[in-house]
Amino acid sequence: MGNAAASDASLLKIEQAGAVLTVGLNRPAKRNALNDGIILALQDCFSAVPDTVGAVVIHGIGDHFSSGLDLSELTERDATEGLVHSQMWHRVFDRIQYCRVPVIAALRGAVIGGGLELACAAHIRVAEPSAYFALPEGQRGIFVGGGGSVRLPRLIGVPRMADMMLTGRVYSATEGASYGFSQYLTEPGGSLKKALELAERVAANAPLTNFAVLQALPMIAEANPQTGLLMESLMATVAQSDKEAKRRIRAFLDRKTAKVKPT
Ligand SMILES: COc1cc(/C=C/C(=O)SCCNC(=O)CCNC(=O)[C@H](O)C(C)(C)COP(=O)(O)OP(=O)(O)OC[C@H]2O[C@@H](n3cnc4c(N)ncnc43)[C@H](O)[C@@H]2OP(=O)(O)O)ccc1O
Repeated sequence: MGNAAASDASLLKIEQAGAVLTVGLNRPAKRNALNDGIILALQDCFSAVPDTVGAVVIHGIGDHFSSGLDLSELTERDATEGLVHSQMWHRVFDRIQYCRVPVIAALRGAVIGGGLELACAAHIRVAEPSAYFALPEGQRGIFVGGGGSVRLPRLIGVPRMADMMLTGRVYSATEGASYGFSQYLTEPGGSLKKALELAERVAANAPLTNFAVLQALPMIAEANPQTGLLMESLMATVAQSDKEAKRRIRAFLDRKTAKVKPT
């Protein structure tokens, strides 16, 4: 990495509409390849999500989400610099995963290597048919460095992850959805619209509900069952004691809020 690495705010297009913050990777001429400038801009962005934001949508400007690590930055890097660099990516993607509010990735075109690792840090993934997923690290003689070996097997399983890493094969949007990587597969061109709709919906949740899902659920799911059940009871007790929960439940009982309906 070296000392010269600096955030480049121009590589992100950040807009807030209501409670939804939209973060566009803005390097389309390089297929949104992730250089230090864009990674550090993501760090700045996710370190200072305004209090008025209830959900974040991340997407790629142009035809692709991201072509992964900017390979031109790798040619001169030695092992020590590589370690520092990988840990920098870990910190930045952790900021996304542990963001106070839900982060939704809208995926189109290439979602490759580090781009796929970035998408893994989001809480919900929405793909359109043009999206394709690959880990060509093996072909480039490298190994994933952005937390992919931790996050992706938890989504698609170790055997499929090993297949992706060994063969470098391109997985289609349909495969991504059926293997549990993306939760939504939209019509062509529809990923950003759908992600924004979902963002508005989740931003309207009680903040404590989103906190519980983002912070507690992953720990509960990984804990041993006894610990998990205790954590669940504690979280449930805290949430239902909150005045916001009381207000929402009263609104339903008074028929002032919508019923649960299929969409
Ligand atoms: C080791 O420690 C790490 C590692 C990591 C993460 C690692 C990775 O992400 S490995 C994966 C790297 N990515 C790739 O191998 C994909 C390479 N790109 C392509 O295959 C194609 O560009 C495409 C994405 C399929 C798009 O094709 P097309 O639309 O035809 O566009 P092109 O003409 O090929 O490209 C246009 C333009 O963009 C440049 N570019 C594209 N991808 C990259 C890239 N990944 N890095 C740098 N530049 C890229 C391409 O060269 C063209 O540039 P021109 O100047 O010629 O116009 C993480 C952390 C660690 O510590």
